[in-house]
Amino acid sequence: MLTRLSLNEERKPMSLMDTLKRWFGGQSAPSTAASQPRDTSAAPSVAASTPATPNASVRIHPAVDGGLKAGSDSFSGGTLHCHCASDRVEVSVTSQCAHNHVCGCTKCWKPEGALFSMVAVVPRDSLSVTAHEEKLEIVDPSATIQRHACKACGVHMFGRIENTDHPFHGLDFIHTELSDDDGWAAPEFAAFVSSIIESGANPENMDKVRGRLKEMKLEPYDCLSPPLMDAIAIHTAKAKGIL
Ligand SMILES: N[C@@H](CCC(=O)N[C@@H](CS)C(=O)NCC(=O)O)C(=O)O
Ligand SMILES: [Zn+2]
Repeated sequence: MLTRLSLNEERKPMSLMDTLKRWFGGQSAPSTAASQPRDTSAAPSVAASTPATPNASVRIHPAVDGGLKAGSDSFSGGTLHCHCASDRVEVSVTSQCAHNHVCGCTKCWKPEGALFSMVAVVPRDSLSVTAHEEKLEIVDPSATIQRHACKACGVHMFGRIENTDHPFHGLDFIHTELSDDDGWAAPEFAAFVSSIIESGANPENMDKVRGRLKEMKLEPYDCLSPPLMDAIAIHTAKAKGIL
């Protein structure tokens, strides 16, 4: 039987700081982007007429619908702008992002017509507002993630967690599509997929939506990805004195 003790003996749990160091300590996350070579040697033999992307008509988000664009290992940040025609809010980030993903929740900012938002994290101290900070307001001050949005165009420029006990305190949330810079890490998974129904998506189309996400190698989850869920659980277990 696999006991907690034997689990502890076999594999020392990684602390959240270890996890963050791994994310931001110069070791880049494995790339799941479209440019990754694919091993087709063991591909099952299927009829030639079976389309590889039967759900290609489902639109997820403009930044991924044309195929995932691989990030660059040497990329170290860029600038984000809101959608205003003038006096644009500018946010500067001096780090590559991690855990980029598409999110189906109702809270994250989505471009017009998109089913999903695209969200990544960066270390809080790598992010600063470099122009027109006066245009920012917090969308919902009672939310866990304080989303700083442009009052004029509504775009969310960054999200910040102020609760120092939260597992993700120290990380800011950004939408890399707001940047013209090339090299941001590509999305790796899809979070809160079922939540798109809360924004009005037809529940009958969920198989096609999940099918499309899988075709794009964006594994669909109804919460977060396993590494992030593990990081949250490790943080909680430590706070309770269990780990
Ligand atoms: N089903 C809910 C899920 C909302 C949710 O839990 N969103 C996640 C992913 S962004 C979160 O961490 N929210 C914290 C917050 O919005 O402050 C919705 O769609 O509104
Ligand atoms: Zn979200």
